[in-house]
Amino acid sequence: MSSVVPDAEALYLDLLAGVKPLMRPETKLVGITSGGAWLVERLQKDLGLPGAPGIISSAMHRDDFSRRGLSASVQTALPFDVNGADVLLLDDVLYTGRTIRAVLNELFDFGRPASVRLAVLVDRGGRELPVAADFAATTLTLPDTQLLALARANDGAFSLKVEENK
Ligand SMILES: O=P(O)(O)OC[C@H]1O[C@H](OP(=O)(O)OP(=O)(O)O)[C@H](O)[C@@H]1O
Ligand SMILES: O=c1cc[nH]c(=O)[nH]1
Repeated sequence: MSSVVPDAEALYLDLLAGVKPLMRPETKLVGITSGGAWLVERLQKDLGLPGAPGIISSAMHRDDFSRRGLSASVQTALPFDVNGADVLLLDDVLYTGRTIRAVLNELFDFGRPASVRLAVLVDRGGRELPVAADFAATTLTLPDTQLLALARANDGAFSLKVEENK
């Protein structure tokens, strides 16, 4: 594995810069629970966007639903009309792509967006589905036995930790 865990705050600044070229005038930010929801909360403010960002959960459409069940992160809240919207999805980690597949199903339950893009903090490879990010603040390789987890401190600062994948 990469022995150095990336500095999440530095990656966040790269993400902030990287999403700007993806934005159209009316683009709606939507964060994937839970790490993407933290990111999007801060991006919405730092990009000077009005109102609240969208939050979306993969829970209702997961292909491992029977194992994971519903969690506290089940709520999806999209404070805009999805029909015709340009949507920019945000997540902390992109791995197999299964969360993104489930989130797209969830999004399309609400309407037919004009476009959907994806930006992530970390692309760790390991894709099992044909999913790609339009922007990743970094890419790295981790063994399947490890997980990269985003944490948010009380002061809002982000950090990344490597955990065992049980
Ligand atoms: O590409 P994938 O293999 O689907 O993995 C990536 C997803 O896994 C993590 O979420 P998780 O479902 O663990 O929920 P959490 O963010 O609430 O921990 C992460 O935040 C991504 O959403
Ligand atoms: O490394 C990983 C893989 C999937 N989900 C995570 O949150 N981290």
